Amino acid sequence: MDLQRPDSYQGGAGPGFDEHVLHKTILVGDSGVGKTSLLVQFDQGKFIPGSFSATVGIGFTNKVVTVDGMRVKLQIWDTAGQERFRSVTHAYYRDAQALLLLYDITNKASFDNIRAWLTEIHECAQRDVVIMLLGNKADVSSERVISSEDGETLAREYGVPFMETSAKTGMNVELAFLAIAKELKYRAGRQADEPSFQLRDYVESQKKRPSCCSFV
Ligand SMILES: Nc1nc2c(ncn2[C@@H]2O[C@H](COP(=O)(O)OP(=O)(O)OP(=O)(O)O)[C@@H](O)[C@H]2O)c(=O)[nH]1
Repeated sequence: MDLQRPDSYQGGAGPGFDEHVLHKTILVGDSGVGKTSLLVQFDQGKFIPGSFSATVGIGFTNKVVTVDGMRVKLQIWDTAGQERFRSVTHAYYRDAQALLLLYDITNKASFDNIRAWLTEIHECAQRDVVIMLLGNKADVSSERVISSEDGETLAREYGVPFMETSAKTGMNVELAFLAIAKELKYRAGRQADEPSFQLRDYVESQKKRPSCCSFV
């Protein structure tokens, strides 16, 4: 996917969209883990199989979601995972309110690199940025090399919520974005009668687990 024009509008809310109240969310992780596919699944409800076309640069999609009866506007930035674009994508971390950090459960290197990604995030992003770890391609159980438990353990170590997703089947894709939207809405202005919101507890209570093969 070619996303060279950061100022491009790629669908979502339509005319009259108020960009001043957008919550910026960024997708990050190694090349090929499924960032673009995850966003396409969330935005358009589809998965485009076939040859892999690496993202060039960075681009965004606006999306309005309804959380607890309120509209929350997400501006979701899809970054290129390839090393050569890192200096470009780093510049976008600073304004992000949330980061979805992906690895591929069939690719050990992408999981091992999560620590380096978290170091970069902590160096470049806001201190209170919301981070969620996602183990994508959970549908490819025959090629799994990273167990759910490994993902859980790493997420616990860094104190971030975790779930496995599939951009192909849609498993947990909407939940990942809705949970982020719920947290950002909660932070933006808690109503007096609103109970406190714990993102990790919410994710744990809502997420679907792959029906088999959580061990490798
Ligand atoms: N089976 C399966 N394949 C997936 C999934 N997500 C992505 N893919 C495939 O993995 C390949 C890479 O997906 P992309 O979404 O382009 O990966 P990316 O992280 O955006 O890659 P960069 O743009 O280079 O950073 C493509 O061939 C996708 O079809 C998934 O959940 N399940």
